[in-house]
Amino acid sequence: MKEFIIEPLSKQFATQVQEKIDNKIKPLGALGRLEEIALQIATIQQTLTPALQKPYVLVFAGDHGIAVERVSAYPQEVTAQMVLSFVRGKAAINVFCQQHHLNLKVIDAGVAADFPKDLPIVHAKIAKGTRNFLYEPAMTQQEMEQAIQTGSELVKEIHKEGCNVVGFGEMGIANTSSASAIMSVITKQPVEVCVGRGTGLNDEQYRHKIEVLRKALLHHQLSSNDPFEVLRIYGGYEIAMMCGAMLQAAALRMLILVDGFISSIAFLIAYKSNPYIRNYAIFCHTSAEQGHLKLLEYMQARPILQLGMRLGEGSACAIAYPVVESAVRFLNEMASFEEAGVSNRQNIESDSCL
Ligand SMILES: Cc1cc2ncn([C@H]3O[C@H](COP(=O)(O)O)[C@@H](O)[C@H]3O)c2cc1C
Ligand SMILES: O=C(O)c1cccnc1
Repeated sequence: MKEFIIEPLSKQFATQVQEKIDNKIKPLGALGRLEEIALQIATIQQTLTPALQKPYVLVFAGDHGIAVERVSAYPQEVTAQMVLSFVRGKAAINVFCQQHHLNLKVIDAGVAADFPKDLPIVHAKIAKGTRNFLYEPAMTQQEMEQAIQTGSELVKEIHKEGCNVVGFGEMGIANTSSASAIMSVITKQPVEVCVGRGTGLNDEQYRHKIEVLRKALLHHQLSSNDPFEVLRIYGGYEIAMMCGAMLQAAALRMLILVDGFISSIAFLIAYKSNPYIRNYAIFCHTSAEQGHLKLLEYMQARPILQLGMRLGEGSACAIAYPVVESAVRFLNEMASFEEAGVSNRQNIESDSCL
């Protein structure tokens, strides 16, 4: 299994960045979360003048054996059809990436269809969909390791191109089932807390999804000790590849933008294997998918946006990107009190209070 070395961030350097933030012409702390984001990015990059370079959104696509159990409102073919839509530039993630000038790469991690060789995606298919985890492990150890390795190689490539910020999205019918099962085992929460309606199940379908997942959890009787074993049993190729890519991004001191429920599950596995990765991540939104809020709380994550979105594809990474950009901009471009000749004295009348 590939080892990733992720460095903790320097507290000493963070103090210097905080000083720079506090000297900007504004009341102390007045830029709220933007200040925390600026502090995080500057500390990751170890510079008082950080920059976001060649931003990418990576969308990992894969199919799931569990889809035959009717746990999604949509058929499996939609995964491949959406990959083609990404290539045509007409899906939600295309629109938002174009809006904010983000580079987009679509990766076939394990879609259950044959794509033409010249289709402009990354052809990294591990297999045509995972196995049905209601009866058997979703993937073999070798498949999982190959997915993690491929994700890592991909991030090394974009890093070589000069990228230092990367958003993680996915496409895979039934992958909220996979994510819910993983969450239940790792966070030790009852499955019904971790399961949502995904693409839009009705009440009866939703009850059925919970029942299928309950049976699958009973079948494997897994303890939560090894996050990669949980990934192997219940995961998807796109989730495993995303996890490897996230770990590599942190190892290269890149900024990680986490999307919704499924992206956060890939991150959870990475985090459980190496807690330092937490310092390199920004959580872009709280998905409306039930389970996501509890998962974020479990990782003590405070996302940027809350728009009632439940799409995936990396859509929230693209939408939150300008907020992240504003954080970097104020740190670089705002004047300090000294530069602007603004008084930095606060009216604290200590005499009269005492
Ligand atoms: C047209 C369409 C576009 C999507 N884009 C993302 N997803 C999202 O929905 C799927 C997960 O939900 P479930 O587990 O219920 O299948 C994933 O593919 C996810 O990325 C989509 C789903 C559909 C139908
Ligand atoms: O939050 C997500 O990532 C999500 C939610 C529902 C369906 N697909 C993805």
